[in-house]
Amino acid sequence: MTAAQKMEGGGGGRNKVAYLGPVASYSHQATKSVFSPDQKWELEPTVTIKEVFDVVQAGDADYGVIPFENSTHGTVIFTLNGLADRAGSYADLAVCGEIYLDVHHFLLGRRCFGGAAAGDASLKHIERVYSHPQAFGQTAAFFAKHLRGVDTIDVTSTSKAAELAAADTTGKSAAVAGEIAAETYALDVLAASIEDRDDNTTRFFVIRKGKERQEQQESSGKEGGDPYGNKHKSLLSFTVPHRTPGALADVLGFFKSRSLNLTSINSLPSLLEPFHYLFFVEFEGSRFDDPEGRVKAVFEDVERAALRSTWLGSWENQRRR
Ligand SMILES: O=C(O)C(=O)Cc1ccccc1
Repeated sequence: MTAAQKMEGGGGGRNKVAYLGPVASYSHQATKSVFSPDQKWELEPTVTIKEVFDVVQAGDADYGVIPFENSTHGTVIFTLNGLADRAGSYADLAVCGEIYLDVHHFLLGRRCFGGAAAGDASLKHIERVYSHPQAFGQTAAFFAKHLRGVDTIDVTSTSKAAELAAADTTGKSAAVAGEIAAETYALDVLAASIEDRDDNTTRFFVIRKGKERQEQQESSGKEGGDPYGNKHKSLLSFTVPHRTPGALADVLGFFKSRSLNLTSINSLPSLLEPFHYLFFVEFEGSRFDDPEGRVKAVFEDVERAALRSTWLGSWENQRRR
């Protein structure tokens, strides 16, 4: 069984899953890999990542799929901002799953008539390229070599970028997007696999409403999960006293003393005061599967030392290596 089939529906009828659209985005591909659209799952595209949070919090979708981090370009700030929840709008949301997607970028547009043969298209006619900022960050070397001086325009998703490139009948616009978007938006592939690194991978989070509910996930057996036995991960956000030397080191020390391995650490401006930070720590362990009480204990440690701390979810580890 894949992680895919394990998300629970909310009873009879089709269950909705929100993702960053329009169709053929990487988020769409990641979502389809877990929630195959059929009688059970109805996939709902949103215009922004923030809207995925809004729709799930409002109860208009059972799950949401959001890109969290990329192995080449790092954390997706729009998602981190949603998880930071500074306005207290998403208090009920929890991360309940993760999806890894190999990401290969394509330059899509209209082939220049009289240009080179397919697979080695001339790019001389391209005046602007649309994409998601993450995709630009993952293809910087290609741009430096082949598209120097061309305008790059940030849009909400790579599939939106393909839609915009297709709408330009002059053929002077292109998009960085997935191969599937070429077919969906009837564009030519001007260059294939333009990512800076061929191990380019994006990790998506699955979010849902209901912090106290444990997702019915079984061990993935051979197919998924960490072969070293690190079956779960959890995410916590916190702020520490700004002027206390070692306050952050103290919090990180709690994880060390409970033998809980950290898997990611991020920070954002807290917006409480300038240069004051909100930290995100992700570690191996689950609040729902905690036979030795180490996860419970570390939450209590952090709660005592932090000004504010929020548990953001526990889910099954899908990393295979
Ligand atoms: O824009 C998309 O297609 C997304 O789903 C966001 C994204 C962008 C680049 C790499 C991975 C995910």
